Amino acid sequence: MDGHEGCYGGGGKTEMIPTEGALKMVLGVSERLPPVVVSLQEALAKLCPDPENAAPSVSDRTGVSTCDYVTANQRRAASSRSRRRCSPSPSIFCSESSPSSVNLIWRCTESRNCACVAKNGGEIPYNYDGNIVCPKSLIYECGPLCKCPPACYLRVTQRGIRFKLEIFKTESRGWGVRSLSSIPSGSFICEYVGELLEDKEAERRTGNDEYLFDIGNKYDNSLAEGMSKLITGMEKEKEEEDGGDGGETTGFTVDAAKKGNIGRFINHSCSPNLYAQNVLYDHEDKRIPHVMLFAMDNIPPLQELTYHYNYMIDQVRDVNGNIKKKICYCGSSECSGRLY
Ligand SMILES: C[S@@+](CC[C@H](N)C(=O)[O-])C[C@H]1O[C@@H](n2cnc3c(N)ncnc32)[C@H](O)[C@@H]1O
Repeated sequence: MDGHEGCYGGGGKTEMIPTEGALKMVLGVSERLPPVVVSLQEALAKLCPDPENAAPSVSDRTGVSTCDYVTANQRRAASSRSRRRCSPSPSIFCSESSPSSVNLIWRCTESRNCACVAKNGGEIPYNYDGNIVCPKSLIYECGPLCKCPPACYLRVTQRGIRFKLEIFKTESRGWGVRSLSSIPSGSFICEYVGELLEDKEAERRTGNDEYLFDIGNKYDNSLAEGMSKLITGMEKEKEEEDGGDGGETTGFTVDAAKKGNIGRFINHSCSPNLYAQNVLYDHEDKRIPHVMLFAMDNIPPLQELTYHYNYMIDQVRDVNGNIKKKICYCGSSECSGRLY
């Protein structure tokens, strides 16, 4: 079943959601919602502080989604097989203009010996603006037990969404997401949030797998082809983190079909402007990192936000075990033709 057909009654010509701006999710506000589950419709209504952006009619909102709006992963249990995977960015490199780690440690915390900085190899991967300058297979941010203040340079993704994002109807890919303002390269966009599933549970959802995001697994080697040494280094680093066991460590899957945030509306592109970065801050379990989406480039206002789903071609199967194929409509000149 086609995902967006099933959820939203199919696409058509490009259209704005009725009442332009009505579904703007004021990021930051959304992330400050209490960690309770509300319907996406309710959340959208609550998230419009500007009366001019009042929520659209119920029928309009019903057309957007039937999922519950959550701001953090809803944990179920453990482990899963690959679907989408986190992929390192080919275009963000450690910036020469990034401040020195010594400065950052001094600015980061009251202590010059921040353990979180050490876990990142002695460097803070963000610049003073909170933009990522050095992608890694896994970034450690300061956590609840750290003494540093909320403004610490090593607390970025946990502060929540900063940009005003908008859900809009695309021509051929169902709903998509774009920003109303320009986004600087390296900016944090949002987390991919949903139900945290164990392997068997994720497998049982084969017929409803449009919103599955596999986490904590090794990167797809095909994506690394042609990438810089940085990426090769990252894979090696990841392998070491996995214990050098050939990637047999248990993984998890986030399913945003029934519960999710705005991240569930972000489409795939073969020439993406976002990438998925693993981040840990509130626990130490490397198998279940937060999947945080960051900008790979400077993104102008209203350009659709996309990341590479990194599906493995001919590896996605239906309930009968038959290989599923999905055509990609990203429109990029580098499009591979298929999502999976
Ligand atoms: C996580 S959802 C993204 C949001 C989705 N467009 C919606 O309306 O809810 C993933 C689904 O969106 C559609 N999709 C995303 N990117 C696509 C692309 N480049 N080409 C075709 N379909 C795409 C596929 O149906 C895919 O399974």
